[in-house]
Amino acid sequence: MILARADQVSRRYGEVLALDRVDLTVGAGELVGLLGPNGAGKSTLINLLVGVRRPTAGRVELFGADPRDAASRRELGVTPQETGLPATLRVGEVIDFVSRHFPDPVPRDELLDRFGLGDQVKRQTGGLSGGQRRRLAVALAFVGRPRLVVLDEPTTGLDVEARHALWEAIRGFHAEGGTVLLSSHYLEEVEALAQRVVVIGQGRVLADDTVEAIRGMVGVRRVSLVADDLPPLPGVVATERADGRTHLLTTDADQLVRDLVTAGVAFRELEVRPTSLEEAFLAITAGGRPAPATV
Ligand SMILES: Nc1ncnc2c1ncn2[C@@H]1O[C@H](COP(=O)(O)OP(=O)(O)OP(=O)(O)O)[C@@H](O)[C@H]1O
Repeated sequence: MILARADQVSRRYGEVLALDRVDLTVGAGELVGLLGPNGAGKSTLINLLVGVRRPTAGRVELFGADPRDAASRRELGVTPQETGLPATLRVGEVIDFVSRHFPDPVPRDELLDRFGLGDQVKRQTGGLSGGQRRRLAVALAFVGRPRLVVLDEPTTGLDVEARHALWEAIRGFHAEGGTVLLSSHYLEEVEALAQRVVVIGQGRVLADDTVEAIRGMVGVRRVSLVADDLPPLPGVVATERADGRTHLLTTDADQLVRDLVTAGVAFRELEVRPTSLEEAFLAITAGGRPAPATV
């Protein structure tokens, strides 16, 4: 069952084409990561799916209906990229306030516990740290026991411990059958949480597949070697030098090695490895062209 859908959706802000004919579906029970560099269009896509904005062209659906209809957002939990909390209300009061909008809210203590905010219940939100405020904002998306939770960069600004705690909460929700769409800059976050990754660049879906498949999709390999000097090499999508070694990312490692030999490069300690998701992501977004949907 499809809970959220974008069908050939475009969105313009004046001259800027923020989304260009984007297709996306989020099925019940999925945990989908939306990955892309700054300005790729992630927030715009999320805002369309949750009914905050209207597409310029194409169609969006939430639970099979128009997300701009309040009724279709009843089973949705959202944390936008930036949230304002009333500074003088206490944490417990904010949760109580939001809870009253739902027929069967998660009990306050359970929610506080899940998001590691148990000690903050009596504190005014204005006095919380940025990370605590962020955790509270994310926790509020879960209060009403939503079927679908949409989180726009939920862990930005959190330290490692807080980030991991939040991951646990998101995983817990997913393990109980919840559906999640989350955007992130952190590749390790998407790798740790998501089963499916949608890579967005320049307003287009560049890839939509499992984490494993995305890694392998562009077939990017890391060819690493020690060499004093390298000639220009075709097919290298990125070059990095570290600890006396040169790392070359390429979609055709065999050809690269042949080119190195043909050019007479005196290389040593050659290694060829599969890439991390991060490297695949760089290669996909640097290419700026849609990759095949499956490989
Ligand atoms: N309200 C707006 N008015 C004008 N342009 C906008 C507006 N919102 C977004 N844009 C532009 O649309 C493009 C996509 O922005 P969007 O915020 O969706 O990207 P993003 O992937 O969420 O980026 P980030 O990771 O930096 O949050 C950018 O070029 C941005 O400048």
